[in-house]
Amino acid sequence: MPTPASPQRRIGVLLVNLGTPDSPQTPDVRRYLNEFLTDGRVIDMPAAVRYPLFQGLVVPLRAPKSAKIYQQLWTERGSPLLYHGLDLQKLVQEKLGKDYVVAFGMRYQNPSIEKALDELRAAAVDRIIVLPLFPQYAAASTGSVQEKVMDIVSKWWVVPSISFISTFTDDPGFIGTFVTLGKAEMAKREYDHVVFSYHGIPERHVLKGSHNNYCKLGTCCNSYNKNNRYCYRAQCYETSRQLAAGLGLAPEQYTTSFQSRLQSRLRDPWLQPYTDEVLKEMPAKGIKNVLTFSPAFVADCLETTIEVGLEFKEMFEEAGGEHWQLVPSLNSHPQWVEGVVNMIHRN
Ligand SMILES: C=CC1=C(C)c2cc3[nH]c(cc4nc(cc5[nH]c(cc1n2)c(C)c5CCC(=O)O)C(CCC(=O)O)=C4C)c(C)c3C=C
Ligand SMILES: [Fe+2]
Ligand SMILES: [Fe+2]
Repeated sequence: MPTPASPQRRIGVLLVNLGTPDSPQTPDVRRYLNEFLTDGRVIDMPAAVRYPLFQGLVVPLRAPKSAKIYQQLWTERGSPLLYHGLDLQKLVQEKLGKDYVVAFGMRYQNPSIEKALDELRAAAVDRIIVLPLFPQYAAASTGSVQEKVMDIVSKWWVVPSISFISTFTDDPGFIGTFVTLGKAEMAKREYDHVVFSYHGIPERHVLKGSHNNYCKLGTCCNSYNKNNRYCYRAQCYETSRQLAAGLGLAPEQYTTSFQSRLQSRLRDPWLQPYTDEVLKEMPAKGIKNVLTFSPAFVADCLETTIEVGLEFKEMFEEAGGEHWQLVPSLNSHPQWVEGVVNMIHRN
């Protein structure tokens, strides 16, 4: 008797980024910040303190200010983090072909991870590969996406095989695309120095995630090894080293620093050095032309376009600097699309 043909197997791919408000108006920004800043992986305080402090005090004060910044960022296509994600989803789907179903979701607000996972469930995928779009693992970003996905899928009657790509700090497609984009800028003019500015996190988060207390926030992060594979600080330094190698930079030609700290550093130290402090000291040392990368992000967003591209530029020029240039993010660059496809194939 002939054996029945095996059903066609399809693999689901879930791309996830952090999230952005539905519009740049204060009520939508408030809703976004309320969801974001009550996540226990972002604000690691007991829920009994976190909710009243952030929903009751911090978010109401912050939302109108953030809304003004989002209004500067907003485009005809909406928030860049969202439309770059949707463009990436479309192009990765085209490259992977009909054996794959590619969905895109946001950890906070829309399109939600629930909706994206429902699309994969409706397509009856055999297994799911989750790629949080954060090159360096942090409990507050990658970890939060993983927790949310597991929460949702654990309630399904049939739970498919699931795998997570937890870090791609040294991935050749990720590094290679930033090198291509950086070289294009370096071909246009001469730079005195390069700054790799990463999203900061509280030092406490790094220490909490350290395997066997390996990390002392010192030279331990200068090599990337089996003891610190998920150490956010060690991963950032590794990304910088790989980018520097690709760009042909000697150690004294670049600086790794951290931006976007939320709370007062007196109460709660974040990873250092802080980019705003580093850049203000540069002109007095003769560093007047700076090329800067934001390699904690694979899509342009508030933190790249506004904070690095506009606010840091103003600070640098006020301090006597002449030229501050942000390298655009990977967005939906063909080399990056290829890099994502390769990561999926390797999984
Ligand atoms: C690179 C990954 C990210 C990590 C790690 C991260 C940690 C982290 N962030 C905050 C607070 C804020 N971040 C904000 C914006 C923002 N953060 C990331 C990514 C990471 N955050 C992205 C991609 C964005 C931009 C979103 C966009 O819509 O463009 C904001 C909101 C903006 C503002 O009001 O300033 C806050 C707040 C904390 C506290 C934290 C780790 C503990
Ligand atoms: Fe953030
Ligand atoms: Fe370390």
